This record gives sequence, structure tokens and C-alpha cells, in this order.
Amino acid sequence: MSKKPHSVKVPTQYRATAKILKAAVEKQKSIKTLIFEEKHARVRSMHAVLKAYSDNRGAVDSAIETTGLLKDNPNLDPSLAKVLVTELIFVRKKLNGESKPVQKVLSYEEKLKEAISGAGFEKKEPNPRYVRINTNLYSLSQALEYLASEDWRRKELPADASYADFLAAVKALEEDEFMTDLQVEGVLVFHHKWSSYWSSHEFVKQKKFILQNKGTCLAAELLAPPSGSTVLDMCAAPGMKTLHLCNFMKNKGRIYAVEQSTERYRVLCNITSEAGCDIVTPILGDALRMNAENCPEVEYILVDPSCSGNGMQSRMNVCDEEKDDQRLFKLAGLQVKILSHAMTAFPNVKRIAYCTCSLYKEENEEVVKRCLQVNPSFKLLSCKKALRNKWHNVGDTEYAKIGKNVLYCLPDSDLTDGIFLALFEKRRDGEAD
Ligand SMILES: C[S@@+](CC[C@H](N)C(=O)[O-])C[C@H]1O[C@@H](n2cnc3c(N)ncnc32)[C@H](O)[C@@H]1O
Repeated sequence: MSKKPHSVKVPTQYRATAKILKAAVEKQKSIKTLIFEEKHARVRSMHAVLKAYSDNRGAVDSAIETTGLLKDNPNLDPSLAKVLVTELIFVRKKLNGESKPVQKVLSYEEKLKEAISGAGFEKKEPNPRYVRINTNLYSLSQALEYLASEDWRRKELPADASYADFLAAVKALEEDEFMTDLQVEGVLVFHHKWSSYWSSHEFVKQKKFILQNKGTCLAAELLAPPSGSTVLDMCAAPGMKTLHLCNFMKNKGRIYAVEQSTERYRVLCNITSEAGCDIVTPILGDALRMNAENCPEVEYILVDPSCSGNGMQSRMNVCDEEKDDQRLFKLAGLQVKILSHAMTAFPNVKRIAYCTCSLYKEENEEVVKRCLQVNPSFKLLSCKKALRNKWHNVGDTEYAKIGKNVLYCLPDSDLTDGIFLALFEKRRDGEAD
């Protein structure tokens, strides 16, 4: 009796990645959590395929549809098809093994490529890798010397370079080049190809270098507390902006860093201590209970509350996320409460920076509008002017007196995470609108 030959199995790597993609779409769970739970050995390549699918979802889905890959092959699992097409067209550009699904997708390779280029889709290049120098432990000149010794080439722009010149230069970075940022001192810009290289670099482990997206560095840059001043960071963990504020102040003065979650408070304590912050006092508590008694002499405040986070580029979207109006309503309520508290509970406050990693007006312009309405003793400063006009994206100008003063970092044009920033100043006694 002749035995039926065993069919060749789809490599575990592809099956496991397809399983995650399916669960993310059906259960609306975060890809990062699913990868973590999977405990698969090759997490990095799983992450690479899923991130590439998230970035090029339109192209992959439409090519599968146009070529009839799934319609003609009803036994092919749709999630596996997406994973294989992404790997073949956007990641390794080849597939392993002799399994039927792999062979099937390979036989559509030309048609898939034609469908993608015919529809005008281009591969989305990831944004650059930003590395910030922790000047508590390492200076800019030390960092430049170190990079030169490792054969990195510094790409420099003329002193009068515009923001457009800067963005063009970043987009054209060669793989062995780096630049210093135009707006934030101590931020180094590298080709995205080096993202993983820097995440496992010894200097990052030692906290000499901090992996911090340039957009989030604008908060300390705009608040600009002088060295020696007193600062309150109302929503501080994990502490990236606290540490940047500390660097900005040259580790002199005082920073009260408040965090209400016990677990995140521990992270904040560890990071600020390992990063050599002498002036940070971490406080486990609710920002709404802070006042001039438990945080005396506060002059500068950073409000970076919990938000929807829809501007974060590290998040992977593998299906259309619906805007959750109820959640946004709740978040905005808390954001208004905390920002308003910052405006009322600290008599010595001079400036307040408000920041979210959301691109929704409900958490941004709307929050600013509501807080200014109830706190007329504050006015907005122009964020763009504070950046010497070397910036492009501002808020919605339908919001009179607000839109042009607030600032957006937009992933596609500013090559950063999606970030919103507003800068408030306390009016002098009798100062008119
Ligand atoms: C967006 S994260 C802050 C990120 C941080 N600023 C950084 O740059 O690393 C918001 C943090 O605020 C904390 N938080 C939210 N509401 C708070 C409150 N009422 N009091 C203190 N912390 C709060 C959250 O637990 C969360 O850790």
C-alpha cells in the first residue's frame, strides 16, 4: 500500500507571525503584547514583518485583492498570505521552504509586484533613529569624538539652513552618516537602518545615550527652564522628559517628578537614578493633589498626561482602528483637570508646557481652549517662534488665537512621532489679552 507523502510544513516563523496578525485583528490586541506572549525565539524578524505590514497595509491588502491570490486559492489562510506577501515584497524579498502556501505566493510574485507599482504604492521608509546624549554622564564633544573614532561621518549644514533644508538632508542621510538635530541640542540623527544597532548599544545600557524620539524632546526645549530653577513634572513616568529637563537645567535646581502608578514610579526612580539625575525628587502620588506646600517654589511645569497615544509610530496598526469617542471624552476630561490644576495650584509658576502623543484635536486644541477659558491669567506663546520659526506644522487655525501658536510634529513631514505641544505663560498683573 502506497503511503500518502507528508506535506511540507510552513516554517514556524511564518505560522507564528500569521497567528499574531490574526489575533491582533480579531481580538483587537496590541501586536507588541502578542509578540511578548508568544515567547518565540525570533522576535526581531516577527516584529520586522508585522511593522512592515502595518506601514504598507494598503499596498499588501490591495495587491492580494487585485491579483486574486486568496480568491483563486481558498485554502490559503488570509493572515498567512499577508505575512508571506509582506516578507516577499517589503522585508527579506524571499521566502523559505517548499510548503504549498510559500510556493503559491512565490508563483504570484510578479503579479503582486505589478499590482503594487501599478497602483502607485511606494515602500514607506521608517523615520530616522534619534539618539539623545544624557549630558549628566557624557558630553556632546565626547559623543562626537566617540562617533568619529567609530568611523561615523558627521553631515553638517550651513548655519543659515532652513527647516526644509534640514528635513531634506535627514531624508538623504547615507548609512554611515549622522547629523545633529536642528532644534534640540544633544539629539543625534541616524539612518533608520541603525535602529536595532542603537537599541542594543552599550552606551544606551549605560544611559550615556537615550533613545528618545525628537518630537518628545521638544517639550523640555520649549519649556526651557533655566539652570537652577524649580520644575514640576506632573505625569513623569517612565521619565524620559524628566531626564531631558534635568539635562536642559545642567543638573542644577530642582525637579519634582510625580507619578501615580506604583509600577511606573519604580521605573521612574530607576531611570533617573541610573541616569545620574541629582536634582530629581520622584513623588508617588496624584498630580491633582500636588500644591505649593508639597512642591514649593514651582516656576515651570510640564503636563504630559495619559492620552490615546495615536501619534506613536512604534504602535502597529494592522486593521482600521475606530476612533473611540467615549475614551477620548474621558481622557480629555482628565487632561483638562490636570492642566487646569497646574494653572491654579502654584502661585509662582511662570510657564507651562502641555504635551500629548495624540493627533486628535479633542486631546489637543480642545483641551487648550477649555483651559484658557477658565484660566484667563494664562496666555499661549508661539511654539514656532520659540523654535526660531524653524518649524512648519502648527495647530488648526479654525481655533482662533490657538491654532497658530500650538505645534504639531507630524510623522510623515517632520519624520518624528506624532506629538502635540502648547506653551503657556502666566500674564503679568494687569497684562491685557
Ligand atoms: C504619557 S505618560 C508620561 C510620559 C513621561 N512624561 C515621559 O516622557 O517619559 C503619562 C503618565 O502619567 C501618569 N499619570 C496619569 N494621571 C496622573 C495623575 N493624576 N497623577 C500622576 N500621574 C499621572 C500615568 O500613569 C503615566 O505614567
